[in-house]
Amino acid sequence: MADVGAPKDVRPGTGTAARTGAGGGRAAAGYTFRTAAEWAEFGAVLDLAYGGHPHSPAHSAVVGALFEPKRSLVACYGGRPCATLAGYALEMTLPGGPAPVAGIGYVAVAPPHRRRGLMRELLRKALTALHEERAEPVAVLHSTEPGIYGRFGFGLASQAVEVSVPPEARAFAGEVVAAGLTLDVVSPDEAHAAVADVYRACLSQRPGLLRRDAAWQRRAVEDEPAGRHGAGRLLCMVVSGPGGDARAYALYRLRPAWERSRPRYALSVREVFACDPAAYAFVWRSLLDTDLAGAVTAACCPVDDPLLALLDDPRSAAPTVRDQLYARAVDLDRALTARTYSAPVDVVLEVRDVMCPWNEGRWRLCAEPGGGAVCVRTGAAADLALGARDVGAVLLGGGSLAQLALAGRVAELRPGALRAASAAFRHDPAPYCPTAF
Ligand SMILES: CC(=O)SCCNC(=O)CCNC(=O)[C@H](O)C(C)(C)COP(=O)(O)OP(=O)(O)OC[C@H]1O[C@@H](n2cnc3c(N)ncnc32)[C@H](O)[C@@H]1OP(=O)(O)O
Repeated sequence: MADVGAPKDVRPGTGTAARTGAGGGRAAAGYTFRTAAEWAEFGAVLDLAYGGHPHSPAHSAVVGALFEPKRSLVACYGGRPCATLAGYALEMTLPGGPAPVAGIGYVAVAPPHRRRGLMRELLRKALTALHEERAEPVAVLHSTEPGIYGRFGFGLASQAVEVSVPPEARAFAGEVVAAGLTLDVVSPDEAHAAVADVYRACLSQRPGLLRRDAAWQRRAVEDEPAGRHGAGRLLCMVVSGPGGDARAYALYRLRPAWERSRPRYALSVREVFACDPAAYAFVWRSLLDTDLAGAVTAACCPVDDPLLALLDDPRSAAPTVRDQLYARAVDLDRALTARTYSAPVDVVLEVRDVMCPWNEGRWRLCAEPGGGAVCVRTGAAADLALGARDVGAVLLGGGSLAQLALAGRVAELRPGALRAASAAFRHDPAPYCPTAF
């Protein structure tokens, strides 16, 4: 796409003349906003925004099939798209069960139009529409850079851990009991039913997991040649039970490498799901025992991945934690009642929310473990004071109010309130969202 040029009322390069983003202002003059027409108009902006890497027709077909134009926005300058935001109607497991959530992706602004408040305005419009339509109570996104979305009230809701198991540290602490389990290695296409069955069986096990229909599963097993980086095609290990039913799968690929004439292929694991501990241990044992493999690396595991408890020497796997999913309450009361709580809670929250001012003020949250929650506006004195970003961080049960308080972001106004609320919001197992959107 040709550069559509920066607006005349903005000094390119400074981003200050009309940067109305700070403090919640509006985007610079000259821009219009509308819902998207088709995926193709996103492609042109994304190509520019990501430095000239146009999507291949195959990748466009996969992500285009997921595209929801009526929920997606473009900003135009001179009638041509220069910024994008894709919206998705998703269903995510929250503590207690599945709930609708609004996915946000492909936020991109063509370089000449950056730092003029376009991203802020797109997000404001998307969140306001969700609020006015009483659509999904929670919005979620994956971010290219961790520093972008906190200012908009998105908190770090789940983390992922990268592990890289070297050949000398493959031993498990105990025996793997694999009675009756069998292993197959096939293409993801051949494993379609097995992957779908196992993932579906695991869906309720962890907050953060997204329901995948056929189009989302195609995204999960996508094998873009451009994404292989010298490795082979995506393979799928499938573990089946005695009755032939799929019990676990692992998506992975191998990149050839040799050291001093010895094979040290890099084995990269995309995701592993298993219906039970035996199948989980068996599929990981099989990955680690793959012939030719050197280090076996999984870049995106749950922070409490059982692999770390299986390995006899987890230190050698050098687990490295990073940010994963960001979440925010669209409507505070609807978001806090869309989940259950791990301990009794009766707390008054004083919430700051510049981006979604309808959430500001004091809210009383009451819940019993596992039961329904009630959240209503109140005039009562606040027990805890926190920002929208901090609410987002604890929505899925991953973030800790106690930790946020130690960081000075959550204030305890009634002694004892913090400990009780922190225990109630936490969830075991930890949230995890490996699905890209
Ligand atoms: C959910 C997703 O899709 S994540 C993908 C995000 N997109 C990308 O990384 C693609 C490349 N980058 C871009 O396209 C753009 O630079 C964007 C989308 C990140 C930002 O768009 P812009 O229109 O320039 O942002 P905007 O002018 O609204 O900035 C709003 C605020 O965010 C800040 N900001 C913008 N980009 C970044 C960044 N990369 N890191 C940290 N802060 C940022 C601005 O400084 C501004 O701060 P303020 O609150 O102090 O005013």
